[in-house]
Amino acid sequence: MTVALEIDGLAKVYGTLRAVNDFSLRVERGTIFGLLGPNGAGKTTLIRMLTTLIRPSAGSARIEGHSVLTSARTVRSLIGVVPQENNLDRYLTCRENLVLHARMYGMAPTEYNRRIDELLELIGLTGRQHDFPDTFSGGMQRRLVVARALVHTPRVLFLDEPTTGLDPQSRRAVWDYVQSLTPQMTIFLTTHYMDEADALCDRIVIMDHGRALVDGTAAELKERLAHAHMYELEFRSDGERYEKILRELPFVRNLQRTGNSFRLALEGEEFLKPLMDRIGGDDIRKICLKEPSLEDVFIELTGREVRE
Ligand SMILES: Nc1ncnc2c1ncn2[C@@H]1O[C@H](COP(=O)(O)OP(=O)(O)OP(=O)(O)O)[C@@H](O)[C@H]1O
Repeated sequence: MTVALEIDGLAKVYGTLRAVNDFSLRVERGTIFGLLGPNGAGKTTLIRMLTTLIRPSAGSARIEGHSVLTSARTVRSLIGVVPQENNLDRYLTCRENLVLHARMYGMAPTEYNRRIDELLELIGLTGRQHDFPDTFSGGMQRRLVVARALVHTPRVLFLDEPTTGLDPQSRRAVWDYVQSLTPQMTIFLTTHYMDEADALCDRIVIMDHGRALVDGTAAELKERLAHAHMYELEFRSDGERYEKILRELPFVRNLQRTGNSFRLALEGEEFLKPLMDRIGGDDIRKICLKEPSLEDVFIELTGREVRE
């Protein structure tokens, strides 16, 4: 495997908190890698260390063979970063935002003008290039932030929650675009959307409390739960009452509720009868066996309590 990213025992400590704790990883060149984890798991801290914004407390990381500790300048020239927030300069036009970025990377106008024309075409903003970002929709701003990270043709692109807050059409447009960047580029992305990780990523790590919990393709992670007996259960009414009943049953796990519908795992097939005996059949609209989803794996590993 040709490695784009090598991380060895990376850690970041804030006081007594280990935000990232002994994290090691190899990411193959030309692939899309996805990092998942609940709020506060340490994803942004890890990205900040890899993009040379903060110094690790321990461990090492190399990007395309260059150390983030001793060759930070080289690393910065090799990477593109799309942060969580759309941090565009609102006093510059769409094109000027891209030009400013090109100049910061020391590119000459002969080099960057053509590149910017290509990128504007690719993200469908050629006709709006002289407008200010404040007049753009969220999806257009997001596309511009991604294009800006690509002006200097990075080898590795970091995307921190690239589609948060976008409508389904814009999300899919970003997915198509990200996919079109490989295999020339390696993509490292974080997301809270399981369908996004499932659709886009060649490989996924789920992290929590600063550590990697599992590592594999979406199919491999789901296979971990293949033994689990997942069911979808829908009641005609009284979702709240049934939630209480289901939570008290010792053989029910990973309960997720949406209105009167539930997803749950049973500890074994033999518990289906006791389940039906307890809830009775009158109010049930639907019950069916479910293939485990990536979200089920995520909840199984990281628990269901809401994080700060
Ligand atoms: N500068 C800092 N000083 C102190 N603690 C910090 C600092 N930055 C992050 N933390 C803590 O480190 C932990 C990891 O935070 P981080 O932002 O990396 O999580 P995350 O996985 O990116 O979360 P989210 O999904 O909400 O973006 C959290 O407990 C956070 O409060």
